[in-house]
Formats: sequence, structure tokens, C-alpha cells
Amino acid sequence: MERPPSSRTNPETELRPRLDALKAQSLYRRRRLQDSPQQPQARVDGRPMLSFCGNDYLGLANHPEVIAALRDGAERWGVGSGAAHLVNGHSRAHQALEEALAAFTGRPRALLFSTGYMANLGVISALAGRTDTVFEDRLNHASLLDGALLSRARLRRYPHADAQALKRLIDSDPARLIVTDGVFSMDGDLAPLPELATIARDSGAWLMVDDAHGLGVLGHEGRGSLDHFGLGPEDVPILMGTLGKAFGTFGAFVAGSEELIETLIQSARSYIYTTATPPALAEATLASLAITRREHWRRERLTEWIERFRTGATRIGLNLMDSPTPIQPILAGSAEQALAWSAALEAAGLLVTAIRPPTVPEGTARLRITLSAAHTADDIDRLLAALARLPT
Ligand SMILES: Cc1ncc(COP(=O)(O)O)c(C=O)c1O
Repeated sequence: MERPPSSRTNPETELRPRLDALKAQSLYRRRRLQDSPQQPQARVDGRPMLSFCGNDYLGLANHPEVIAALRDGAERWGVGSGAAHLVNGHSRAHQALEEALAAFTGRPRALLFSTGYMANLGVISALAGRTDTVFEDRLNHASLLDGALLSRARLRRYPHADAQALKRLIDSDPARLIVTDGVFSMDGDLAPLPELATIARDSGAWLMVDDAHGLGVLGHEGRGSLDHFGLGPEDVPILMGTLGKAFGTFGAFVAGSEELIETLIQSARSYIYTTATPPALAEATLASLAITRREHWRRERLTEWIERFRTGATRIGLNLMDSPTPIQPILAGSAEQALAWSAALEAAGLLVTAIRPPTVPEGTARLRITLSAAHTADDIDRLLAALARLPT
């Protein structure tokens, strides 16, 4: 019911208490100001800092070949794409990148989306509708959960990485889609993809994997979680990947069959109703994809840093999670504790963000440490020394 004009408040007076409540719960978020490219040696809020919180796992975000490809791409194509892909924004550079991503993932087709968030919204809402059920891991990325909400399908969340629990749920409620992160973004662990693929096959559901944090990092030439487990398109027909993490650029893609990609072109609203990303960006991603595939040393170095970090962290008694990837969270519990640790590290010149609810479940606030091939052994040791001095 509409309120009489006299009782209406302005947005400022209604919103201020909400913001104050977030501050009181240690859940207020603020942005830091970067004055350097994405790299371990960062300049943040006017200070030099050693950063352990980006997703530039292979160190490609500031790579000279990728920068040159972007610059040459801008010379060739200009800056803006000027239109949606289905109008006249789809350039030969976009097409070449889609073909390269299809070949990389071993699938007939790939389709570029502007962001991973938009890809997940578009795919799930194009494939599931009101009469369907979508099953998702409880710790899936927010964009996957939002995609299911947007589709208006029934969303059922199963306990994290628990294939047996999913099987029990699906036996009583057949699914259209099973959706999971390949590598969980805040925990760093892997989904039980072989078991999920078997459940999908036996129940007639389609398995969709968001491999934002696996591609580039895991598997032969960085082909991701599926390659790591030896799974193919027959096991996981819908593969989504992002380009702003290990590939060091920006954007996302979905790879799959001719029919899947044509369906998305016809009906994924976050694909249709938006401007195509700049073609020069596609040129930059083609360059970073080539480096990702050929420079195995980057993945080897990451593996070395993960081992070095985990061995050192275990020695100083830190509460590590079961993660074989560059995402190495340290559980704090309360948001206050996570913030206090992050602040102590910041005072020592180290940038590690505190991750708090609602990004992670209540009571599981944490430091999310991410490692990169661009770090050095000294960087890892400096981090370990600072972690050893954290107040408890
Ligand atoms: C698992 C996962 N999926 C999707 C996304 C969204 O991708 P983008 O940043 O390209 O929107 C992210 C993070 O950003 C992610 O961690």
C-alpha cells in the first residue's frame, strides 16, 4: 500500500541505518585504490604492498605479449565493438577467439560472454525453466545461484561436494541441470566431478561445470578440472570458463555442442541484450591463451609455491583447508578475526583480503590467500613469516 507523502523518507535516511548495521557486524566492505598493474608488487592506497589476493594465477595480466596484442588490436579494430554480437558487434577477432577456445576445450563450439557472471545467468536461465529442478552445490559461486533464481526453476542446493547426498535428492526429484564450480572459488577444493558425471548420466540430468578457477591452472596445457579428472564432453556437456583469472584478461565463454551454443545464441538474454566486448580484448586473450598452453613452467612454478606454502603453513600450525590449488584459505571463523588478521598483514605490507559472509557461510570468515606464478620463493617466505606472527 502506498504511504502518504508525509511519511515518506528520502533514500539517505533509509539507507544509513543499513550501512551502519553492516559496520557494526564487521561486514562493511570497502574498495582499495590500486596504482599499479595486477602483479605481486602492488601499490595500494598509496603504499607498496606484496599482494596475495588477485586471481592472476599465471602472471599474465601484465604480460608484455598480452599488452602488445591489446595495443595492436586497438590499432586494428578501434576500441568499442559498437553493438551486440547479434547486431554488428561480432568481429573476426571474437570469432577467432571462440574457435581457439573450442579447440582448447575439445568441443565443437564456444561462445563469448562479457563476464562470467553474465555467462552463468544466461546459460542457466536459457536451459531451465519454471517446470524444471536445478541442483547446485551449496558453495557454488553467487552467479550460478542467481542464474537458477532467474530461470524460475526450483533450486535445490546439496551439501558441499557431497555426491551421495545429491544422489539421494535426485532419486526423489529428477533434475534438468546439475551445476557446480570445478574449483570452489573461496575454498580452493575440487568438485567430485567423476561422481557428479555418473549421477548426471544415470539420472538423465545435464552437468554444467563453472571452471573459472581451474582453467589455465589444472590439467594438460591448463585445460582445467575436466582434464585433471580425465572427463570429456560426454561427461560434462556444458563447460563455462572465465578469462579474467588465469588468462589474465577479461570476459568469459561457454563451450559445448553445436546445439548448445546455437540455443544460447537464440535465447540467452545476457548474451543477446548487451554490447560485445572490445575486439582488441579478444586479440589479447588469443595471446594469453597461447602463452597459457605453451608455458608449462608457469603451472610447475604454481605447484611449487602451493607446496612451499602448505608445508610452511603446516609447520607454523595454521588451520589450512584441503586445497590443492592456488586458492589457500585460512579459516578465521568470525568476521572480526578475519578483519583483524587482514589488518595485521596489511601493517606488515602484505595484502590478503578477509572474506566474510555472505560471500562465505556464517562462522567461516577467512583469509583468502591466492598464489601466482609471478610470486617468488622470497614472497612466499615473507607471507609465511607474517602469518606466523598473527595475533590469535
Ligand atoms: C566460480 C566463479 N564463477 C564466475 C565468476 C564470475 O566471473 P566474472 O568475474 O568474469 O564475472 C567468478 C568470479 O568472478 C567465479 O569465481
